[in-house]
Amino acid sequence: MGSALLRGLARAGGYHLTAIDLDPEALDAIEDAVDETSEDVAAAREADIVVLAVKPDVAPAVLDELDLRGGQQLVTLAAGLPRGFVDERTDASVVRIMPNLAAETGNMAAAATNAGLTDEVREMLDAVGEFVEVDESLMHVSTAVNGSGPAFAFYLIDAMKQGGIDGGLDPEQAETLAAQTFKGAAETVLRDDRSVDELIDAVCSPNGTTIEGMDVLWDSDADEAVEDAVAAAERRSRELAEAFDDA
Ligand SMILES: NC(=O)C1=CN([C@@H]2O[C@H](COP(=O)(O)OP(=O)(O)OC[C@H]3O[C@@H](n4cnc5c(N)ncnc54)[C@H](O)[C@@H]3O)[C@@H](O)[C@H]2O)C=CC1
Ligand SMILES: O=C(O)[C@@H]1CCC=N1
Repeated sequence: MGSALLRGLARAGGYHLTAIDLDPEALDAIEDAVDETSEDVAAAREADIVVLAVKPDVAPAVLDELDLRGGQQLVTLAAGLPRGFVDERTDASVVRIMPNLAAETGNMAAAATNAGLTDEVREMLDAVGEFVEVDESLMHVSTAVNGSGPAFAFYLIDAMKQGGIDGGLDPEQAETLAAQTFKGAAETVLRDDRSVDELIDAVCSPNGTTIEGMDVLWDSDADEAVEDAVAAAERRSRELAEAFDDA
């Protein structure tokens, strides 16, 4: 996730970017996009904004090493890691976010906690996509919807692609048509004032093709399966958070 954010910010421009990782291979892989790389966590003391992008179980050890100053901003994005846990272990001001991998292309959907959110961090999130400001209690569901969500969307795109292959398209054509269709539909939902039901209606010509397909979907449990996937991911985020309860 850290490299996706760095690549997105490099693309946006205007940031001096330092990648810090213990793994030299991870640093080699991001070297082309950043101004500096370092294996030394202490390099974070030079930055205005520090993004803690390690796995939740590694975060406590990294926080012990970081030793940031007041005046620095620490952005934590680990699933389940409570803002308060981080706040108690640093002098920096802390905001918790849930980003996603589309930061890399400037299309990230993110949620950020109201608590600790500054204009500098708002500007950084704006540079790589869209974000919403929420109470921290909503970070579990955000983790499911927009953090894990890209995987769910990839799955749905693949199902659409498979439908195209079944009808005779070659796999590459089917992937282009399916993925571009999801991209265009998402863009429409974001930019058009009409509701999703109205947009579905606009595609369904009377006695046409779309209504035949929509009838199949409306009669299926496809919507429930997606809601269940979101609920399962949300549940797991709560479980991850429990590990920090007594810490
Ligand atoms: N992968 C995703 O789509 C998303 C991930 N996240 C969050 O991002 C965090 C990282 O996840 P991924 O990027 O998937 O994992 P990853 O394993 O790809 O990246 C973690 C990086 O941390 C480095 N690392 C481990 N210990 C370190 C230490 N002590 N000091 C410095 N670097 C260290 C590793 O070498 C690795 O490069 C997790 O907390 C996850 O919940 C949040 C939203 C989306
Ligand atoms: O699967 C995970 O735990 C991370 C958090 C959200 C997306 N990836």
